[in-house]
Amino acid sequence: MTAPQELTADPHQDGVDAAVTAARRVIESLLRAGSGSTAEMGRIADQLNSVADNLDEHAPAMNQRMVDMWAGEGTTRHDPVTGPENAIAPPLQLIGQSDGSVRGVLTLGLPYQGPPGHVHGGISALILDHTLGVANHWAGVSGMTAELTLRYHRPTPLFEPLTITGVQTGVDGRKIRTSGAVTAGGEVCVSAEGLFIAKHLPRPR
Ligand SMILES: CCCCCCCC/C=C\CCCCCCCC(=O)SCCNC(=O)CCNC(=O)[C@H](O)C(C)(C)COP(=O)(O)OP(=O)(O)OC[C@H]1O[C@@H](n2cnc3c(N)ncnc32)[C@H](O)[C@@H]1OP(=O)(O)O
Repeated sequence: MTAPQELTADPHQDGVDAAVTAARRVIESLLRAGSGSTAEMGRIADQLNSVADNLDEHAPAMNQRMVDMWAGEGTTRHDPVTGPENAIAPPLQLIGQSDGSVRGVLTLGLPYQGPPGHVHGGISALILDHTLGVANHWAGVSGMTAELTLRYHRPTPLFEPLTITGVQTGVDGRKIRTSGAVTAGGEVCVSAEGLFIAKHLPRPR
């Protein structure tokens, strides 16, 4: 039996990961502030633009960045679900379990809101698509999403721990079937069934 394993890049306390953590806080704070805020938004916009100018000025060329981010440890650092270098990632940390499934727990805040106080359905779809992809990796046969069927059973709450699970259920030639769920307080909020096709795009080099 395989021991549980972390399937997500560990966030560092410094470097770009620390800046990304700060950026996530900015996104959340802007939503919290809204148009009724007494903060000087014009000045805040100038400050944020100067931060972005500084980052762009020091960034490698895009083609070089595309090579780096798909090489070595880079692979799991930039995706929009688990990536510690991606400010739009919640981020979710996934653990491969001994029973072959993958599992993670996260709490979503205002940036991921759809209906009032609840998670946007497209965000649940994003998280489940990625989790099913990681479940395939953990199971040893992975591919690209061909179909993703979601069932939204009940509204998914913001501000509460959500358990995200995924497991590969079958492989038939190049067709891979995978299922998963988002649960809150032990109740299934969203369930997913995915068909993946064993195919991998070449990594930029
Ligand atoms: C500390 C670190 C530790 C490390 C751990 C790392 C873990 C993490 C690692 C990695 C995690 C990554 C997680 C990613 C998750 C996200 C995944 C995505 O978002 S993928 C992007 C979205 N999907 C696309 O863009 C696909 C676009 N579509 C295509 O490219 C093609 O249509 C494709 C590949 C789906 C199929 O095309 P064809 O040409 O390769 O194959 P054909 O010949 O058409 O089909 C093969 C068989 O599949 C069936 N098929 C194909 N599509 C189907 C469909 N939609 N429905 C039903 N059957 C379908 C066909 O009927 C055929 O079946 P018959 O062999 O004849 O029986």
